[in-house]
Amino acid sequence: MTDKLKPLRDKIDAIDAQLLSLLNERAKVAQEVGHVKAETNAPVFRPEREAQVLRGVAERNPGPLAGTDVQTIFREIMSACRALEKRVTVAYLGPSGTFSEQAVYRQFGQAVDGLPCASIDEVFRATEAGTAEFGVVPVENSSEGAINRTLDLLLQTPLAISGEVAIAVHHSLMTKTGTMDGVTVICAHSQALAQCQVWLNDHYPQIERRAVASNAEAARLASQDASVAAIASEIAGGQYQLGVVHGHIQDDPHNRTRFAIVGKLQPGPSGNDRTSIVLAVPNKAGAVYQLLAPLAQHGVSMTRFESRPARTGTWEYYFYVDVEGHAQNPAVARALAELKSNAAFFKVLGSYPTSLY
Ligand SMILES: C=C(O[C@@H]1C=C(C(=O)O)C=C[C@H]1O)C(=O)O
Repeated sequence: MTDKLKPLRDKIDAIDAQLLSLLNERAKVAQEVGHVKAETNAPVFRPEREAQVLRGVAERNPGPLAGTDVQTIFREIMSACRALEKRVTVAYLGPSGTFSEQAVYRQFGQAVDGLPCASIDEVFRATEAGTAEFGVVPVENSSEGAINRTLDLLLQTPLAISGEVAIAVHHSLMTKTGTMDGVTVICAHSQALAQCQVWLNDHYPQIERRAVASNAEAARLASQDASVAAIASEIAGGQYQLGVVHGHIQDDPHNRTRFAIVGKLQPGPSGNDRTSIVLAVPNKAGAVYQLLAPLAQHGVSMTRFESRPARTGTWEYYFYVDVEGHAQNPAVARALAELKSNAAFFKVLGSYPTSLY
């Protein structure tokens, strides 16, 4: 056994030596890029370029490594190279251990400084004030729909959406002891309680459910009190040394949350982009139908349509619309110009590379 392993491990050692030297060669070039950017005050993080690199490696990947695994590796290589230029600070809905934090690392890699915030409002404020260069906020969940607070804040903010990332949301029921003995209350964020309600009705209909500020907060409470069970990610549970009673308890096995990256940056086209807009129409018959007609006329696909009641009383609803393509794409630009001319309110929230996941 040892005789057979030794030459193979020697081979791996030799390949690792080459990888190490190539990685550092790459890092030095990234440092040079950093110097060029510093001269012109250009932004360090370029999501459109990173999206192109990640799509490129998956397309060219000969295997046997899976394309998504190759992307994860390159995401970290770019994150480390970027950090040599400058470390990026990213605000997110904390505390540590939330799905929002996972979204930060999925988008930026590990070489970032995360800034946990107490609320979605605070994520926007920290990013608007420049305390963080970017903020990561949840936009919609595949089971529960839109995150209304985020939609309302997107309407007002001067920030632009510069990226999106989708995270698989798997919930676990966890306690300090790893059993349900003596548990009198199940704590979680209201969204998580809603996403697990059928399962909870089946398994623990008698136990009180309590909504708390975040799933990570629920995990923290459970770590201090054996009568509290938490619904959270296993990552959050691990941070508080909780034992898993049941895993994957979300009602929809494909439960996902989509997050938006907000910041002052407006990325250029990456070749596979999405544009998010908000608009409102005067309250009259056929207005919504007419509003969207320019998209079809210019061959622009709509990928999302969401409405929110306008609370100003002036218009009935705000419509949040996502379309395929960058706002600099001529067909998209023409469609947007027409939408704008028909709308009582119109705002481009941003154009950004489509999520890889
Ligand atoms: C090196 C650059 O800066 C950053 C790092 C990148 C990388 O390591 O490939 C890509 C884009 C930027 O976020 C660049 O802009 O090319």
